[in-house]
Amino acid sequence: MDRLTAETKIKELAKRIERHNRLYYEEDRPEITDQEYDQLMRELIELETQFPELASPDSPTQRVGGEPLPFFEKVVHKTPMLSLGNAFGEADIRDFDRRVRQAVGSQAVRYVAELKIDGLAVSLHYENGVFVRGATRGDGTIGEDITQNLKTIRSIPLRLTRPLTLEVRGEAYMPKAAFEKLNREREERGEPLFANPRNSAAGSLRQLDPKIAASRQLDIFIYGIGELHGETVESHSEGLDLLESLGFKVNKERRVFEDVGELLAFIESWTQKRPSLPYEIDGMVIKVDSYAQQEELGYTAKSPRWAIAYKFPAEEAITILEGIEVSV
Ligand SMILES: NC(=O)c1cc2c(=O)c3cc(F)ccc3oc2nc1N
Repeated sequence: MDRLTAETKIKELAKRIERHNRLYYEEDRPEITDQEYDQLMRELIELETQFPELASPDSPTQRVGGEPLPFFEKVVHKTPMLSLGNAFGEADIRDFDRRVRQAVGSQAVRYVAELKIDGLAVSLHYENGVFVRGATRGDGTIGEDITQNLKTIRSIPLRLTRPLTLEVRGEAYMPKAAFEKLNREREERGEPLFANPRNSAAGSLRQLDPKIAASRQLDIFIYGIGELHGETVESHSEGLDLLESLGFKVNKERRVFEDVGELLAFIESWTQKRPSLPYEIDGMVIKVDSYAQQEELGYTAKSPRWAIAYKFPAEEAITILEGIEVSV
């Protein structure tokens, strides 16, 4: 086959496969069988192998994972991925609010409250709109390059809607239903079970063979910007809206507050609604919205002073032991 025909065939195959991906993953109404789908994918992989210069970085073949890696390369985070300070109750939230207001003086303060997804923190780096590298948080400065595994997460765009160079952070996670299904399959195979969705997401993304990550329905919510070039935003909420417009999946349950009382009511409401979510959360994250105020507040050695994680109380588990009622 000549190069020009190959180029046309590759474009046509990629378009067909992307349509079948949408029908299968987003609309849950596949039009072809898995075998027919696999055949299309094999054809595209074959053509890209014959004409590697025609394989685009956002080709659907990038989603299925290549050969297992011998080890993970190290990645240095240009902007450290820090950890959040914790709050365990209303008093801690009010202390946080007091410290913020002391630091920013008489300026009005706006907070963004987000669900705290219980997964694995990752960093995603894009050059001119193309996903080029993904890494774990690691120790905050040095993480592991898990790009091949992250490419198998369908909600991670391989190409953004605009050719921006940026680095974003998010929480990769395994939905509750996928976790339960995975453990049922492992139980049938007599394999050890995962303790919780967080461990199964972390375990899946730390596999050297990307086909394992590809087989686990992992997902991600992007929650922040590390580096941004070619665009300026003044606040965290504006940043999240920009990320959504670029094609990232950002959690919709975020809200902006001026009043701490309303913020506390929002936190209380999610303490109640938490079991109804299709993914696990272990708390809420509260952030000062204005980037200028975040700058003023700065950082401690390991955490931002402009954000705090409210941790939900450990789930009440009432068990009856020989008629004695205990709560653990
Ligand atoms: N698990 C989460 O859903 C989540 C986690 C973080 C962080 O770990 C985090 C760490 C920082 F140093 C700064 C902001 C952050 O924002 C965050 N926002 C979130 N929504």
